[in-house]
Amino acid sequence: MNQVIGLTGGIASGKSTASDYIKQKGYPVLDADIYAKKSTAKDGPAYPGIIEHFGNDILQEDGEIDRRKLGAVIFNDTKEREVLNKLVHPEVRKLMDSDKEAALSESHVFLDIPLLFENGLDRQCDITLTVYVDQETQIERLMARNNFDRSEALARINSQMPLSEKKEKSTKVLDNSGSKADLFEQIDEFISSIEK
Ligand SMILES: CC(C)(COP(=O)(O)OP(=O)(O)OC[C@H]1O[C@@H](n2cnc3c(N)ncnc32)[C@H](O)[C@@H]1O)[C@@H](O)C(=O)NCCC(=O)NCCS
Ligand SMILES: Nc1ncnc2c1ncn2[C@@H]1O[C@H](COP(=O)(O)OP(=O)(O)OP(=O)(O)O)[C@@H](O)[C@H]1O
Repeated sequence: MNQVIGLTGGIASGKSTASDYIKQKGYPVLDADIYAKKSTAKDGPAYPGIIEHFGNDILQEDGEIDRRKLGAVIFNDTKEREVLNKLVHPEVRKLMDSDKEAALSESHVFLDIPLLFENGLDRQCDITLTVYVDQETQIERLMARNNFDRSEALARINSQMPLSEKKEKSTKVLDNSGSKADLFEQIDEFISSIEK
């Protein structure tokens, strides 16, 4: 039997920390953020449409997209975010679907998708797993990791479905408000439950 497990959470809630650990345990993990980076790179399929809409101002000197500049536009403007999503998400889906087919010979495949519930992709998963963190810890970790001020962190958090709602919708929740060791312990328990 193979099972598709959708791993999600809020920005900086700890999805990559969880998925790195799951990878170390030997499971295949497909990461939507990586496919999004491939799609938006200079030689990627979404790149021409992005430049056409957002203009050359969002480019670095080497022609690659300046992610901080594009982020500043789309996380502060819902309409602009929707434009970017329409350009990037179909490309992410294509890349992910083809790798998913290849990985389906494995007993379990994890899909790390930040916008799993927002985009209704939970319907393609047998189990959904949300990495939850309380909002104050989320803000602090996001500010520290990205060198953001509080308002930049809040703009990004508010561009996603509230984490409390993702928690409600999810089959299983990993609480990452404590230490990384705590998180890894919960993952070990989850893995034992799916291996039964
Ligand atoms: C706007 C961009 C250039 C900012 O790049 P940056 O390096 O700062 O962030 P990164 O790509 O590492 O994403 C960090 C996190 O931001 C959140 N996020 C990214 N894009 C979005 C979005 N469109 N809506 C809501 N949250 C988002 C996710 O939680 C993601 O894990 C980049 O995030 C992007 O191209 N986004 C559009 C594609 C997308 O939706 N990716 C998310 C999963 S498919
Ligand atoms: N339990 C923890 N204790 C302390 N710091 C943590 C913990 N879990 C994660 N972090 C740190 O918080 C930050 C966010 O974690 P991570 O990058 O795993 O989140 P993410 O959900 O993948 O983020 P994004 O949505 O931006 O891709 C990182 O700097 C990470 O090292």
